[in-house]
Amino acid sequence: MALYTKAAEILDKVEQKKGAVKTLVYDSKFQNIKQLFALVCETQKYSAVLQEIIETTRLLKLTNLRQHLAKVLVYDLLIGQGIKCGGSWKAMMLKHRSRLQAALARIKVKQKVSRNQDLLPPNVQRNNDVDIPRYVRVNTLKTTVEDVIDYLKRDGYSYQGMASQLEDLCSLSGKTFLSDLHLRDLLVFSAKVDFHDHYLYKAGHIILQDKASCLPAYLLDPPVGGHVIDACAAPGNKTSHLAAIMKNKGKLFAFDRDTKRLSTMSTLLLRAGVTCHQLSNEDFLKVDPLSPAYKDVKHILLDPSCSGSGMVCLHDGGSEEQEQDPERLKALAAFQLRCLNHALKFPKLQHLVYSTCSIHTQENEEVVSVCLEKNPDFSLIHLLPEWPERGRDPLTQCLRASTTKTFTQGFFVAMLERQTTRNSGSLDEQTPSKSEPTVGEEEKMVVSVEEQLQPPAARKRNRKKPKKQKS
Ligand SMILES: C[S@@+](CC[C@H](N)C(=O)[O-])C[C@H]1O[C@@H](n2cnc3c(N)ncnc32)[C@H](O)[C@@H]1O
Repeated sequence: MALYTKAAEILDKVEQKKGAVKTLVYDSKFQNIKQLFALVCETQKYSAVLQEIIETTRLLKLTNLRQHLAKVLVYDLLIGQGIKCGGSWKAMMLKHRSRLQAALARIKVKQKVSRNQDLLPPNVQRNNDVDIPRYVRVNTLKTTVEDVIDYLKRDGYSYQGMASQLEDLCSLSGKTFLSDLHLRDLLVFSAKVDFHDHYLYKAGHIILQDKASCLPAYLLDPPVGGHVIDACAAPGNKTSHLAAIMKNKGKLFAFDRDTKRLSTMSTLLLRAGVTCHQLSNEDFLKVDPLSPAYKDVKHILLDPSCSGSGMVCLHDGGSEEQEQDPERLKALAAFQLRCLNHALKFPKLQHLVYSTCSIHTQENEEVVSVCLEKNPDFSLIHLLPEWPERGRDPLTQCLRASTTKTFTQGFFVAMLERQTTRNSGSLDEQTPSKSEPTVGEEEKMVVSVEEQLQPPAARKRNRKKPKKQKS
């Protein structure tokens, strides 16, 4: 009962723009966060279909249910697990089941969807009928890829080797799985596989992380024993990935200003066997780059709060044209730019990865472009030449990811490198960065950046970019 009420409450708040799904779910204090998150996301995904069913059957009138509660119940009854809890609601929904099923069948016929197939929500572009595969990152702090593959084979899964092309990733069905073609520690399954109750997940041997979200740590690739900052770290999937790459050696400073998210993160890191980290409940913008504690930090991962517009479960189709509050976007871009400028002030910094799960140029290429203008000591590294989706012109050194081209969530990654050759002195003599603009200046820059994206100086700098390429 509580599950459905909570889910309906969250959908209502999302509609009223009171917060993002993830935050609202985390803040709900519901005991089974994953179950709640899945139900909210799925109901959102099928929202238009559910709405049509509710309207054509006049369910609200017949039952006195409120809109969002009706959607959640209809979702679980017709598309989800079947209503498992819910007492009197269950009885009521079962009373209307045949009417609801008939409405669903009519929509399917209208959409020409075969009875055996899942119903494609009309407002969701799903990779020309392909779901995003389920990605599983092997936590090499606790196990090896080979051991996980062996375990899964014994558990009835069938390993098909390494994918040879991207399309292989969405050709999986049942219990078949592949190794990813880009990331060695990543296994790929059909979208229908769920590992939340699997032993390997509960024991921290595998991390359920979308492929695109694995890119930042993989590309930053900090050395074993290095000093690294994860600036906006919670809930910590990228932190645990960084720790795995660093083999738990060195220092991993992780900041987040949200206490609750940080405490979730602490549990997740414990389960993942991460020990090289130091968690701080701190605003990254207030961390002193000149503090002796960070004097050896050469790598920073910056994955700041963003609009989340790339997360397909939160949006219908991920189209840039979809409605987005321009004031919110502007504020987010200004915040992201401040974080980026701040991060570049760490005196020994060599490499920084900036990422968002946003599809908006304003939070991605524009932030990076304006930052590079202000910080001429840094330039972009051309990432993964074989990656099919690039940053918007002219920032094609960066990566984008999407459901349609890379079969992942929508994502953006840029990697900045300090240009050592341009300065005569050693890194120790370099000043962190140019004078930082005020918040007001940044906001102005973000607003006007469309016109000045890729000014001549930046163009020149990009041509001179180091040849370093990740592969
Ligand atoms: C996109 S999430 C990070 C996800 C994380 N990197 C991961 O992979 O699990 C952004 C995080 O930034 C945190 N945040 C926002 N503003 C911050 C600030 N000024 N300083 C530190 N953390 C901040 C938010 O609380 C949120 O947890």
